[in-house]
Amino acid sequence: MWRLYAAYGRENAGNAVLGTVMALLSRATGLVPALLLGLAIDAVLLGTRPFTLPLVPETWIPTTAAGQLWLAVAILVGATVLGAVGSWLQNYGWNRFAQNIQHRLRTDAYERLQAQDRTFFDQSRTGELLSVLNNDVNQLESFLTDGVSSFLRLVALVVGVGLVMLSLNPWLALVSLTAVPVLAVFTALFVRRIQPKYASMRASVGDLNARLENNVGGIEVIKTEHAEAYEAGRVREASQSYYDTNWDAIRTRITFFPGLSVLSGLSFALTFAVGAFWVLNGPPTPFTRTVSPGAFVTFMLYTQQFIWPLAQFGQIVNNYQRARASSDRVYALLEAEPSVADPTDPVEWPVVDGHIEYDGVTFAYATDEDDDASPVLRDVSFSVSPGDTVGIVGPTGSGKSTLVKLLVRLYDPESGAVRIDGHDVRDLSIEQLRRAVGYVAQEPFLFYGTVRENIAYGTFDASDAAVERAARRAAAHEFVQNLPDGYDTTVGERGVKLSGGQRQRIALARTFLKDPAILVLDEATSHVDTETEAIIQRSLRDLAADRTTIAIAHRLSTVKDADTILVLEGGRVVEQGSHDELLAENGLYANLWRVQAGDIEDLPESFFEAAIARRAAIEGGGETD
Ligand SMILES: Nc1ncnc2c1ncn2[C@@H]1O[C@H](COP(=O)(O)OP(=O)(O)OP(=O)(O)O)[C@@H](O)[C@H]1O
Repeated sequence: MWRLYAAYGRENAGNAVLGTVMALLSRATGLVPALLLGLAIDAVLLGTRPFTLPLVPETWIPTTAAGQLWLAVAILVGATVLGAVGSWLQNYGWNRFAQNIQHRLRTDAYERLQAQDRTFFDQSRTGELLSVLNNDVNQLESFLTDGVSSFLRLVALVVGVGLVMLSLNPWLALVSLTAVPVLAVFTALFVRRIQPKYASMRASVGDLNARLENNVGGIEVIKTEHAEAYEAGRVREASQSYYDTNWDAIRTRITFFPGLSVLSGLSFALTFAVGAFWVLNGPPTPFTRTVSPGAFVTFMLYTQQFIWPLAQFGQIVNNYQRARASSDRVYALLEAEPSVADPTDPVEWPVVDGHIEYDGVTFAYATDEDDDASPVLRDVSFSVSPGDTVGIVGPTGSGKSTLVKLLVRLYDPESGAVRIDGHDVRDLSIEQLRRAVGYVAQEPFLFYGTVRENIAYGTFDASDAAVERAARRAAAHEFVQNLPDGYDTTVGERGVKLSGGQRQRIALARTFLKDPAILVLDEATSHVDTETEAIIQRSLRDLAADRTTIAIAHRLSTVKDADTILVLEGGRVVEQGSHDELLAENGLYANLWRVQAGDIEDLPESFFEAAIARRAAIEGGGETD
């Protein structure tokens, strides 16, 4: 945790120094009233000693009792004002320091999160990640503003008060100060008990957040499946678990604080008893030093001044423990190394010809457990010449989307290589690679914002005319114009205010605008009606004409004219060729074609047997061959 503060606080250390110095100053001024009161009681009210003040020249001290009292009042007011200014500057320094760290830590943690690969996100829960970026980062800030500054004040107080008391009467001071080690031991016991409780509390907050986030995202399914009661139960369960872990920590905490107060009170009573005895009966043997009534009052005021804040020490330790639990989680995020990262020395790759080559590619998704997952792609090899269009077809779950995700490095292959223009994609800068490849995902994601912003996403400097041109080519312009505010209509979160087909056309327009060298379409028109599809296909054909294109399709007619069609089954390329060649081969493709043409009667029995076996394998999570 301190490493984190040191790394993020260095730049802004001036404010921390200001806060620290001012904390010491304001505490020092806090020592003045009790000392002054004791001196004034003895010198002015009881007249048992001359009126002298530390650090004040004797010539400044009036000779009359009234004058001395006025001087005392003036010093009291001066110390109070100085203390207030010091306290303001202390708060200013510490808050600036802490807010700055919070801001930079949050933005860094976010950037780190964003740099993670898809596998990280596949295996994380969104609510938990949000909880790290929000709650945990805030916890680290609040420990700095409340915890560290209180701790500094406390140290200044104990040291200052301790020194003055020791100089007044070391033995009586020791009686008061016995509280310090006792409280320290008591606090250490508290820390040992509370630490694991805070760790489980943070974990259950993460669980609860993840559940809530998931449910808000899936509200439509909850409603259509009439699962409100079920989900309310699951949220109740997660909230109950948070309640239980929190309550467990609270119980320890609320027992600890009164315990501290009792110890502090006992120490106060002990100092009072010994001090009063000393004043009344003179020094007990073997001590010789007397205690005047004024010094006794100073002692009692100081004891009170430091004993009660000492009881706050528990609160500081409490905050510290919470901040430590948070820092562990923030660290885990900051230190997570993405497996898909930029190469240290990316190859220069200025011209994109668009020659794509998959060479013996095998890939398996990571599993939560450490056991070996079965590969989703097995020894896949093919190549696409520059400017060609390759269609990829195959049964659901055969690995089509996975195949193209490797091209844009959402994942890296386990073995084999994916190359563009002869360069392994792992040797290219990720930015350059993703600028070169336009990828329209199966379920396009729209951001909360306007239609225009969503089309221009990634090509942020595009003119309105270019946005409109792209929308026309994606057959989106007409429906966008009919929206209440045209291109300035807000699409809702994830684009919920648009239909699936409309979202798909906005995503296509985004890619038309980007005008990439290589085009990857993952069932980019699956949500639109056949008429709209025909319009988009025409535009896509224009777009694909002069660039390498990979198009995944369930509707075979959309890839019928591709230069090559790859047929995937169980993660392997089982057939490859043009539409006519594949029909002539009379294999899986030919059968799929017959299905789509409605010629089910002509299909051989072996096709159905294989399809049923495939379904069983996919649904059972097993292998398909
Ligand atoms: N993120 C993931 N983590 C683990 N397994 C995954 C992940 N994504 C896909 N899979 C699995 O990988 C296999 C291939 O999935 P993929 O999406 O590539 O198939 P597809 O051929 O594109 O299917 P569809 O035609 O239904 O879109 C499936 O068995 C699927 O369950």
